[in-house]
Amino acid sequence: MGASLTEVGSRLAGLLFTWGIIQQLFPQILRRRIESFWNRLENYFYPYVQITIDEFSNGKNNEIYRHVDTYLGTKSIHNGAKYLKAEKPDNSKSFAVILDEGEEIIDEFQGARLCWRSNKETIDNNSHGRKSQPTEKKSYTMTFNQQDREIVTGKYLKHVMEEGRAIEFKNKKQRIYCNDNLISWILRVYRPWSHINFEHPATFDTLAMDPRKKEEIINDLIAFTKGKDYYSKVGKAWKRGYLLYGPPGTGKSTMIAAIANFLNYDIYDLELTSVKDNLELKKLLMETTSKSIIVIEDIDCSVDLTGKREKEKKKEETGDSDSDSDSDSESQNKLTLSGLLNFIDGIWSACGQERIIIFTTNHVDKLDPALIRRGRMDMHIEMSYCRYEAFKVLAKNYLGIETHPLFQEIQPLLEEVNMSPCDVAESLILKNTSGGTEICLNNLIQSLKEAKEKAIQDSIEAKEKAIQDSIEGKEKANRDSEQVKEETKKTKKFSTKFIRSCVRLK
Ligand SMILES: Nc1ncnc2c1ncn2[C@@H]1O[C@H](COP(=O)(O)OP(=O)(O)OP(=O)(O)O)[C@@H](O)[C@H]1O
Ligand SMILES: [Mg+2]
Repeated sequence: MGASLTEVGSRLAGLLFTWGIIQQLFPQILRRRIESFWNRLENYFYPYVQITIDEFSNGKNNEIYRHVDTYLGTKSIHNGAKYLKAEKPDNSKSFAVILDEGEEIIDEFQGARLCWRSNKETIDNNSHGRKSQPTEKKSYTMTFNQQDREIVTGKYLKHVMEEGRAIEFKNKKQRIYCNDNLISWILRVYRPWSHINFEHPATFDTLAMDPRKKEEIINDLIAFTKGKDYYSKVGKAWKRGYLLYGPPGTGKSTMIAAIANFLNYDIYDLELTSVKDNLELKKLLMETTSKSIIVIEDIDCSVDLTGKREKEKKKEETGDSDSDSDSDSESQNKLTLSGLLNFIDGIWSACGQERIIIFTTNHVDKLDPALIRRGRMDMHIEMSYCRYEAFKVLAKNYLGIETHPLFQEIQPLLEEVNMSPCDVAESLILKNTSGGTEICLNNLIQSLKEAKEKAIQDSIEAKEKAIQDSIEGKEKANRDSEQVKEETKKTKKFSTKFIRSCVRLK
């Protein structure tokens, strides 16, 4: 027995010795083998992978966490989760439902099954014996079978991000920004844009205009929002320009509100008169976000954008080149047409995607052709006076009617008289408070007849004035030619006298 123990002991010692030698000789290979064996064993009993998404990453809000939060909130409603929380994020139109801490839900994607869990950890902050407020550490853990690793990391996470982003975008409150320097001046910090919530009720349904034109615009907008791949295929920045022109009160500003509401985009109302120079314009552009509309209203009267070109033209005519350097340095410190052109479609304009630029004007003919050429302002939309089709929309909005016997009288009047939708709406809204539909329509007919009468009177007066001007012009021309004749006579007399006196002197 004693011998056998000694034998076993010596054998064990021998084995350990050999093991030591093997480890010395092949340490890495062995370790890998053991590790892989261990992994296989572990995978056999626990074949799952876990991904943790923290609320904060590197001290900043983790964007992925936010999107996961939104995505799971929507999923939880249909997935039978029992413990939920309702929240109202600052920038959201509606409340949001999110998973309560410790709650789990199952999601499925392309055959992969994923278990999500919401976690919260409270950390006591005891530094140097001083006790401060405990901090909360929130996170989500996602557990899935390791055979789905590729689907999850390659597609599922991207899908969650996109869905979350889309839900957030749908629920976000729209904002309208303006480049008012007052707040920056008061706070003594550079804040290029200040904003308030945008709550304009205008929609394409309430916008009175030719229905075919309206449909064309809506289709154009839809094509634009879906055009990400197309724009990248043709190598163009993903943006589109609209020029809205027409007389006052024809709905240009209302159209902007309707577009913003249709697309759920924010509006950046750019006041050019507050922009110091081209550099500031560039900075303002850089501070705008994607999915937004940059608006410049009444572009023809914002700033003198044609000044430089006119000066150059004059210089060419007079042949004066001395002031070249002066004007160049001046233009660098000013807002110029070229600065604005660069703003619209220079290299910088491609920063941020999916943006719409809208100009409005009452005088399209006053604008520099370069500013509104296709490519910069892709679609030119004329907002015209109120015709019958547009009137029907207003009647529906303001009076809630789609037809009425008085429409027959209104229709021909609207085709003859140039009345803006604003004026038509005004007469409908005013009378609506004091009387019924018929009174409103009769009053509109009255206004239209008066406007027609006035238009006839104005055109007679204009014709009379034109005739008067032409008579006066002719009279003046006659007078001028008489004067010329008189002066020629005088000159002739003088020269004959002069020649005679010269001859006498000789
Ligand atoms: N086409 C329209 N459809 C519906 N409402 C309209 C339309 N045009 C004008 N209105 C009404 O008239 C008011 C003035 O319209 P809006 O400010 O859009 O005109 P505008 O063309 O921008 O005028 P301006 O050239 O003076 O800026 C709006 O409050 C709106 O209610
Ligand atoms: Mg306007």
